[in-house]
Amino acid sequence: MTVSNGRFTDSERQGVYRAIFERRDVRSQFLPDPIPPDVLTRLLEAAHHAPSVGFMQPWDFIVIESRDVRETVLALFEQENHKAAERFEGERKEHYRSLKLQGIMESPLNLCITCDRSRGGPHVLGRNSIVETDLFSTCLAVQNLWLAARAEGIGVGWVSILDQAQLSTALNLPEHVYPLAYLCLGYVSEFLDQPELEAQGWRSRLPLSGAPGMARSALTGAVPGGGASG
Ligand SMILES: Cc1cc2c(cc1C)N(C[C@H](O)[C@H](O)[C@H](O)COP(=O)(O)O)c1[nH]c(=O)[nH]c(=O)c1N2
Repeated sequence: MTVSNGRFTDSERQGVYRAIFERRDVRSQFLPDPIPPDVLTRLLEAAHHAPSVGFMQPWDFIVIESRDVRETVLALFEQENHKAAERFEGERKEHYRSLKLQGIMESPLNLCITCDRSRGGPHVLGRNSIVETDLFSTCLAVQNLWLAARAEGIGVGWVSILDQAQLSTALNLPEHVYPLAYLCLGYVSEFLDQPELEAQGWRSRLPLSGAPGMARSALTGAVPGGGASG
C-alpha cells in the first residue's frame, strides 16, 4: 500500500512503537547462537544513521568476539561492581549483590560504541556552547542500534559498571576516543515484558504524569495532569 506525504502505514507505525515498548536491557537470557554478519551490518547501519551534532558522526564501532578481551572486561566489571555494592547498606546491599548486571561472556558478541571527541576538527556546528553534544549524539546511535536489534529479535545489554580509563586501556583506545557504551549482543530465549530491575523489585517505572521533573512546563512550573508544581 502506498501512503502519501511520507506517512507510515498503520502497521509500520505499530512496528516502531512495538520496538520502543518491547526493547529490553538483556543480561540473563542470551543464547550462544552467533549473529550473522548481514544482520550485524544492519544494526551498525541503523546506529550510523542516528542524528549527530553538526553531522559530526563521532561514533566508531568496536566488535569484540575475543574471549580474552571479554574476560579482561569482565574482570574490570567485577572490580567496579564490588565497589558499587559497598554504596548500599543492609538488605539493599544484599539485593544489589543478587542482581545480574552484565552478560559479557554469555552473549556471543560484545560491542563498544566509542565517541571520537576530535572528529570534524575544533569547530563543529552546534557544539560551540554545549561541548558534550558529541556524547549525546553517540547515545542516539546506541538507541538506534538497540531498537533495530529488538526488531531483529536480538537482545542488547549495556554495561556501564566499568572504569572508563581501564576500559580504554583494555581496548587500546587513543586518548581522544571515549568508550561511551559497552554492549552485549545476542539472540535471546525471551524478552521480558518489563525491565529486569522492575521484575526484581529494585525500582518501578514512574508515571508519566505527575512524576517529579517530568512533563513539567518550563514557564509555569505546572505539571500537566494536575500534579504538584515546584
Ligand atoms: C547509560 C545506561 C547504562 C546502563 C544501563 C542503561 C543505560 C541507558 N543499564 C540498563 C538499565 O538498567 C535498563 O535500561 C533499565 O533498568 C530499564 O530497563 P529496560 O532497558 O527498559 O529493559 C544497565 N544494566 C545493567 O544490567 N548493567 C549496567 O551496567 C547498565 N548500565
